[in-house]
Amino acid sequence: MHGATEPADVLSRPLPDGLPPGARDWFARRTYTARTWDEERIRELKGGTRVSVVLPARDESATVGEIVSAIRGALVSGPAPVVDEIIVIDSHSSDGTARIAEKAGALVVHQDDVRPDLPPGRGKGDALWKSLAVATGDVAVFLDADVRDFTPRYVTGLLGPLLADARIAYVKGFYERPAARTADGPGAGGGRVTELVARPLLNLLRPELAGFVQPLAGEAAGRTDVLRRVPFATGYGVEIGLLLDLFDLVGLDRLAQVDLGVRRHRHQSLADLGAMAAQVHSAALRRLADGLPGIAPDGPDPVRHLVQYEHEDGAGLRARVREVPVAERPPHLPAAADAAERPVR
Ligand SMILES: O=c1ccn([C@@H]2O[C@H](COP(=O)(O)OP(=O)(O)O)[C@@H](O)[C@H]2O)c(=O)[nH]1
Ligand SMILES: O=C(O)[C@@H](COP(=O)(O)O)O[C@H]1O[C@H](CO)[C@@H](O)[C@H](O)[C@H]1O
Repeated sequence: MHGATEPADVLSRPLPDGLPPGARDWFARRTYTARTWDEERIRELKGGTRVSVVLPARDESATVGEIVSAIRGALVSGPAPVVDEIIVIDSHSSDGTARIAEKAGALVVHQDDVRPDLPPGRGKGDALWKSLAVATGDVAVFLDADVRDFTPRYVTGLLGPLLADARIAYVKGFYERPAARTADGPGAGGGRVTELVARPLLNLLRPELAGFVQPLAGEAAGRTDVLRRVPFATGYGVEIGLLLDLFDLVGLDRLAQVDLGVRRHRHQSLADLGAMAAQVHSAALRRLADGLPGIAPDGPDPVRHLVQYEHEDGAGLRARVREVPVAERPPHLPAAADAAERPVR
């Protein structure tokens, strides 16, 4: 049994030689497993820390109710709750997500009802940014609402490193990601944008972050006073944007990752992931290749155009242009006075 902040042996064999500088030591020092912290241990570590669980949800009626109920049943009920509030940001759903989440016991807030003084936003990142204007916790746990066979261990696993080590500011989950119908076999195939876009980009342009097993994981937890000091890409670029900005703000040693086991979720089409990939590229390149033509924002709601092609049965080749929003929300708070802590790079 590992100690509260002792790294876990999650690899089936030692790390390979030749990992980018810093990534190897970081992996060994800051990789944990959810098994280290059961609910009882989390309750002991929690003390007076308030915990907000946040689920951005767009048309998740099939799964959101079960997820909220599972969290409430295991981590909210009882004399010493682990979770103090469950917030579902209804992200323009049209399938009854809000009603189902509310019935399951979540506080449901519509994305456009938060900061109505600002131009309306769209996308997952906008929903997460707005959650920080609603959440009252010292720690926010971000969870996707499309996960099948959800377990409350995702929450306790993400909280473990944060509650066990005050130095840790942000924790990302990782897991096996078996995708439906893939030739790669069990435990593989999921995370197409991760494997084809995010991981190559990080290894090329920010190799210190090569130790993150799932850099785009939607399951993550962070201290809200830190999360409020970085911008949020409003679409699917939010995860890679947060990882890069938090790395710059607090440094690698204050980031961690935790093995959550296995994750199954609804898979989008390849064309939809093409738009997602465009947003991941936009958020990453704005941070890593500033000044690249076409990357800097232009106007309050910048959009890029993605031309995609498909063969229509019997009708030949069809081209379509998809609008890809690449807007960002600014930090809720100015950079902390302790910004001097930022690592010299
Ligand atoms: O505009 C959006 C797009 C996505 N989501 C939510 O963000 C999470 C991850 O999105 P999705 O499942 O589409 O991404 P994937 O897991 O396929 O990468 C899910 O809970 C979605 O409901 C959202 O709140 N608003
Ligand atoms: O990891 C990925 O490649 C994408 C798509 O996953 P799949 O190919 O559908 O398993 O999913 C992640 O990326 C999104 C963008 O960062 C996140 O918002 C999702 O939470 C995450 O599941």
